[in-house]
Amino acid sequence: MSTESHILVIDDDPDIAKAARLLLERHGMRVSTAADPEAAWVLLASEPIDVILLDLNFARGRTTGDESFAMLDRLIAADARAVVVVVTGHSGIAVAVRAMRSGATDFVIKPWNNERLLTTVERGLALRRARLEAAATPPVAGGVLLGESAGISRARDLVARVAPSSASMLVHGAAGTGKTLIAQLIHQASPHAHRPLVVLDAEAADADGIAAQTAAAAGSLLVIDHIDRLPRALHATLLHAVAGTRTVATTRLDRAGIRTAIGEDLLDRVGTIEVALPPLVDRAGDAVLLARHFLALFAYRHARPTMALAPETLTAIAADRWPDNVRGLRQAIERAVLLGSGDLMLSPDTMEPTPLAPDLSLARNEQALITAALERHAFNVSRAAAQLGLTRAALYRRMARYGL
Ligand SMILES: Nc1ncnc2c1ncn2[C@@H]1O[C@H](COP(=O)(O)OP(=O)(O)OP(=O)(O)O)[C@@H](O)[C@H]1O
Repeated sequence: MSTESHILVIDDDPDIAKAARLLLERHGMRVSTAADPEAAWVLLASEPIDVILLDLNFARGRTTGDESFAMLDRLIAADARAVVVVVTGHSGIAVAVRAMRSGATDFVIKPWNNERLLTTVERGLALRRARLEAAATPPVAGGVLLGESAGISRARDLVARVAPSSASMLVHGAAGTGKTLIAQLIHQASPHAHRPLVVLDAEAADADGIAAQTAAAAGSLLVIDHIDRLPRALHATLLHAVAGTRTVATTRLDRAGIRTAIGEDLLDRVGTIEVALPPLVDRAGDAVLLARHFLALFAYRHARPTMALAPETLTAIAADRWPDNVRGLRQAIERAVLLGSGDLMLSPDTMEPTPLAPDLSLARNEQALITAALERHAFNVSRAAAQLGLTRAALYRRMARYGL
């Protein structure tokens, strides 16, 4: 890890910063230095940083060190996985303890012993790696975009082609059509999947929130949720802040609506590639397929017996306009599983296994096969593995790979 590790030293004393840089560079690390918080934020916004060395006395002349603590708070607010090692003078043990309570991971006392500083930074790097790995653990359920209609196939294809690049993407679709899910899938398939996904709620955003979230998204992906709801006064702030950051913006508006809402400049910046999610009513066949999936999922989650959709229920699902789209269908199925009655009739399981769509892609067929087996067995992994001729461990590995 040492060769790729990037350390940021925040210290207003150029001699101290230089001494740290020379020592750490000699040990194969990349080191950037910043003399004040502003310079540090510029670096944090443009480059992924693994460990931050923060001098607690850098507001020299101000005895309280409040500016340093404010910086520490903002660093941790911007990235809960940030590893911050504080550097303090001999008399600063009490200050170091306060910093640890505020979220610093370790401390070093000046004048430092080189070996001690090196060990502390290496320990910080190991902690950072562990935190990132924990964040990258795939979810056990959810995270899969189901549907065989043309609109969903197009969306899936765009995500597969564009997510690995650095292009910014704009996801359109009415409420509950799967925009948030698409944003998560783009992140999972992107080169930044090992870093946390950062979300900015445009409606609630202010200038500080924009700065903090953009800094947190450095080297990762910033999801700008409902970008059309960003207050007009903040359009220029956001445009400026996201320069150099990859974004995935979501909106319920169509292209004409979003152009009016956020203006050409911002649209040009966030809309390099557009993914349009059609309403569920326009996805022929998908409502029934999704209903079967949610039925198996909720039966498993709420420990209810496996049920099937009664024939008249299938007809009703296919004919419904689903104004709340996939979210509405998901909630209707969950209610039916929990209450055993309601709008949707369920009957004891007589369901045939979901037929597989003809598809020459090995991975997609494997994913479809695994999804079908899991649904068939209400997410009972042992039984699904037995049907597939896999060990449980092999099935778990594949489930993780496909986000099932
Ligand atoms: N194609 C799909 N396959 C499986 N689950 C889906 C699909 N589309 C949406 N969902 C699920 O439906 C629910 C609603 O989707 P999501 O939250 O992504 O909608 P949204 O478009 O972001 O809505 P909003 O505009 O309200 O923010 C989520 O639980 C999501 O996982």
